[in-house]
Amino acid sequence: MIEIDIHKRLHGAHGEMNLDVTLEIQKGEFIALMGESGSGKTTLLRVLAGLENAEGDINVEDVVWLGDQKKLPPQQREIGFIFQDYALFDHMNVEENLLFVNDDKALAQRLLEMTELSRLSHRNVKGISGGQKQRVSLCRALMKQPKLLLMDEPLSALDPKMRIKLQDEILKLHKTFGITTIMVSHDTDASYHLADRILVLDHGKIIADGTPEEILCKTSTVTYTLLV
Ligand SMILES: Nc1ncnc2c1ncn2[C@@H]1O[C@H](COP(=O)(O)OP(=O)(O)OP(=O)(O)O)[C@@H](O)[C@H]1O
Repeated sequence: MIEIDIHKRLHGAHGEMNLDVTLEIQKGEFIALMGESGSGKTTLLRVLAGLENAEGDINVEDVVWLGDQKKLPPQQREIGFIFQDYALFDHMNVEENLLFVNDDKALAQRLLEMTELSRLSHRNVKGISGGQKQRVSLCRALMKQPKLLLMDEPLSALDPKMRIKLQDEILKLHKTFGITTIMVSHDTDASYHLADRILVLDHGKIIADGTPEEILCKTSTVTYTLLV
């Protein structure tokens, strides 16, 4: 289980606000973090990753990541982080990007097979599409077998076809490895299909927490809208 109780003063475009998040996450849960622009979603992920300071406590499976007098550095947190802009090493090929994390060749091959990237494993990442780059980022994040996978709008730079493909890959990998996941997303349809639980952040506070059925309303056969 992951226990979070964090507090941070934010300087927003519309003045000061406090990020106050108290939350328990069960092992293996897939959470979609939604909310308006500037509500604090990215900051929350960055605090969890140790990239931003905050007051409070973070305990991950009984390991203290943040607490009284203690702040575990990002590299010691068992975390995978996927950004909107891929953040791959451009001078390396696909496989090298994975093996940079650790040298488990069998795991790299398995992940590349699962995401249908095997035939690109020796291709330089500069020469592959955005959707393929994001699949490489996903594989690279899983090379660490992290306790927590954080994704900051992983689908938003992709065209609709690629978005659906990546969504399927994310779901497949989540089901296989069962890694506790938090995905920031503005995409209600992707959140509906991927998440077990949706959290809505507003001005730094969680204003809704429930299943996709409780938080999203189906407005057509394929489109969902936030109820809050
Ligand atoms: N380190 C920081 N210290 C203080 N304030 C910050 C810090 N980082 C971000 N902020 C402010 O906190 C607010 C929330 O930013 P954040 O990027 O977390 O929002 P968001 O919900 O992810 O928005 P978006 O959906 O547009 O990406 C912003 O107004 C930002 O200026």
